Amino acid sequence: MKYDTILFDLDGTLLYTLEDLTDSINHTLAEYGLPTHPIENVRRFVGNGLKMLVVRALPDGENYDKFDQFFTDFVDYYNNHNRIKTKPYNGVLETTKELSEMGVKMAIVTNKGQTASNSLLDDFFKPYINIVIGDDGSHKRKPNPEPINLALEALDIKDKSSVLYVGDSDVDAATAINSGLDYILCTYGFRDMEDLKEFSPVAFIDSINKIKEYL
Ligand SMILES: O=C(O)COP(=O)(O)O
Repeated sequence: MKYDTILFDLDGTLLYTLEDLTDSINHTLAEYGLPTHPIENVRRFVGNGLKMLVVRALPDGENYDKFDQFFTDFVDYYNNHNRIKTKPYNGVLETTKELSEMGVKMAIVTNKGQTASNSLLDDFFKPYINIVIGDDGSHKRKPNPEPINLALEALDIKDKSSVLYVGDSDVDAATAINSGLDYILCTYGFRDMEDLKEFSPVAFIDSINKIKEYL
């Protein structure tokens, strides 16, 4: 096996989270009397963490005078409503189980907040994946390599040439490139092929179970 370790992105790669994210941001916007967004807009707001989602969703972005309270309210609401419509993409549960049985080491590296990431890990991925590095405010977010390095430390991996990163977005491709990792891009996630075509991953895959062909 060329790759015996896989780092996965979460939103748009393992989990379809878009509807709960859309409902949560729209709920908070409505509470503040601000215009809501169609799901297709929110799809493009996701990728650089929850704070950036809020910046992109607010009419005045980070200049909104109630930004901090809005952000806190949105995160609180999302932490309590992140598993209503969220579900794994087809084949994800079978594939992570199979990879674990093959001895592949795995972790999730996401720009989602750590609290929501922990509960989604518990609900969907344990015992096959046990490590999630989310955004807890203590390190930089993807595309910075910091969260990748934390995941590799947690897995006790020193040789990056045996590590494959799997994501769905331009942020993920940049993360892998910045971290010196080979990567695969999933085309069923939150971006269009148009956004991804400038990148040269090991492969573009339209179903997660195809990862096994590239190990
Ligand atoms: O919360 C986000 O913006 C994206 O999360 P992801 O890193 O799992 O795609």
